[in-house]
Amino acid sequence: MSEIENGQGLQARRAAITDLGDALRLLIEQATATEAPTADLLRAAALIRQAGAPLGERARGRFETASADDLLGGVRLYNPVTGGGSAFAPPLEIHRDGDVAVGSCTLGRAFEGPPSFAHGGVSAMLLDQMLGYACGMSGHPGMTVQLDTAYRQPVPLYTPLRLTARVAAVDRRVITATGTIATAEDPASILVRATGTFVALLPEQAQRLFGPVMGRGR
Ligand SMILES: CCCCCCCCCC(=O)SCCNC(=O)CCNC(=O)[C@H](O)C(C)(C)COP(=O)(O)OP(=O)(O)OC[C@H]1O[C@@H](n2cnc3c(N)ncnc32)[C@H](O)[C@@H]1OP(=O)(O)O
Repeated sequence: MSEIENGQGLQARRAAITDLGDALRLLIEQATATEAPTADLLRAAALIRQAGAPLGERARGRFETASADDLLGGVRLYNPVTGGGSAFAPPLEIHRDGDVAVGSCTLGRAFEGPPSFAHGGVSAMLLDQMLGYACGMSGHPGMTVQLDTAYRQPVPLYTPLRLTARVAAVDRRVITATGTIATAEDPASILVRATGTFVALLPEQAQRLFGPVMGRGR
């Protein structure tokens, strides 16, 4: 019997994945902000390679989903924006408030573009996720075909952020969604705005793109 065939095992694995994610995010912050002596950098690199070795002993292939994920239930622990297990994710937390998706996160040094501010690509990544979530939440899931971002003011690092997204229009397969980034302290001052166009997949497109992952088209 696999380690997670009962619900308790699954919860324990998800908690462990998030714990590992927290440790990795701390490591990335420390490694990005460090001014430690060069010898300490080399020592840390050797220790980190050693620590990571057991993780590589059993690894998924490209079309294998994580055993702790639930794709249809929307659990994606390694999503690079929201996943608690992703070293790369801030992670962004999103919840529903009526017909608006509301997100929160704080960006550390690893997301820096202009000194002390977030990289523009990171803002676009956060907004793509927010808009995609709003589409799914409204019952119109789709893939991004266009994302337009307007950078009005730089997004500060180490500052709690508030993001919003909502669906503005649905025209057959084409969904338009809009979103914003502001600081939590001053949510009325919009730093970045985005408009995204999403397209609902036709069944044959879903099969072509995701059949191998869903185990129906290898
Ligand atoms: C709760 C879950 C939260 C999940 C959040 C996830 C957020 C992240 C989302 C992503 O990042 S998705 C990854 C990035 N996106 C992609 O990789 C998509 C790549 N694009 C494709 O694979 C194809 O474009 C796609 C399969 C989606 C659609 O192919 P089609 O050949 O069906 O598109 P087509 O060009 O025929 O356009 C279909 C409709 O969209 C319209 N369209 C396409 N591009 C457009 C555009 N740029 N602006 C406006 N409309 C557009 C097009 O006019 C047409 O409208 P009509 O049906 O009314 O005729």
